[in-house]
Amino acid sequence: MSVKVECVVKDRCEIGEGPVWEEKKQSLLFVDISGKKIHSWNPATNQKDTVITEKFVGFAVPRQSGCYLIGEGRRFGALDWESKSISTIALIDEDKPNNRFNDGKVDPAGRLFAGTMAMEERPAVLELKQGSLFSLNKDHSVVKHFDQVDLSNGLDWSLDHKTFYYIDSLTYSVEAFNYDINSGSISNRRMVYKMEEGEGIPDGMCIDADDRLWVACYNGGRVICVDPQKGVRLRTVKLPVDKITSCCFGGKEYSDLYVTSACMGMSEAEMAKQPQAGSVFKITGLGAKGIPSNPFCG
Ligand SMILES: O=C(O)[C@H](O)[C@@H](O)[C@H](O)[C@H](O)CO
Ligand SMILES: [Zn+2]
Repeated sequence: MSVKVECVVKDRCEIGEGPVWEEKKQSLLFVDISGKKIHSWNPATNQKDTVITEKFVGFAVPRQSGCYLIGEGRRFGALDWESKSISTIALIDEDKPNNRFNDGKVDPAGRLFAGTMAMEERPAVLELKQGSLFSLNKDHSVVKHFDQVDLSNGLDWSLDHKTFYYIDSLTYSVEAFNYDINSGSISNRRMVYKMEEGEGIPDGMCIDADDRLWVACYNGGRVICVDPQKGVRLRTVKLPVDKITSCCFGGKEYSDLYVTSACMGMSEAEMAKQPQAGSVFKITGLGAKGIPSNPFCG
């Protein structure tokens, strides 16, 4: 089988992000951060349903109790899809009014991890060291794990739940921490992969069923597959647009890689050259598989 890249949701997302395969609905959930939208797209029917948010929305994930948990502006919010109403669960970064949530993901125990960053002037141009990494527990208590983050981004856990992988984009690297699944605490930060020439800025990422990381390369026009144990890149898959923001496995047996992209910050000339910028792509024939996403437990 050969690798095939298809544009499946031809949308001009400003910053398409945070794809999550929703098993129950057999749909792809993703956000447009600065477009202030949460989309749910069903590949079988090609129907897209959208919720509009008031502020920038960093992520949206399903909850065990039904509905969704979102990171909007500086709040964790509960979204009821039917009524499209959002209520506040917890506030973060209350001393940093210029901050907002960026990427978030649920750990294998059902806790939500998400990071913050300062508002960008232009893509990747922002006040540095303003972000932090937080988690939200079942009882809605918030833990701050560390601060001094430039641009909090991709995150995921190893299959044995003993390692947490994390990207602060402007370090141009993928880092790892020891992970204690019982307490949700992290320790022993170290670098596992340094981006190479042409790979751009590391953005969102996901783990596959072989414990490998698929990393979206912003301004790199590709996703790369990294072996985090060996610290090497195993594969590169090129896409027809430069601003690749995140990826997740979904579809039948989790063998399709869905990839989001952005068009914010592109000139008209660049847009004309990359008319699919901001779309969602599907990569098939990789021979790799993902794992189901975890719903938030609270
Ligand atoms: O998608 C994200 O995570 C950020 O919110 C974006 O603004 C860009 O990807 C970032 O500028 C690239 O580093
Ligand atoms: Zn991102």
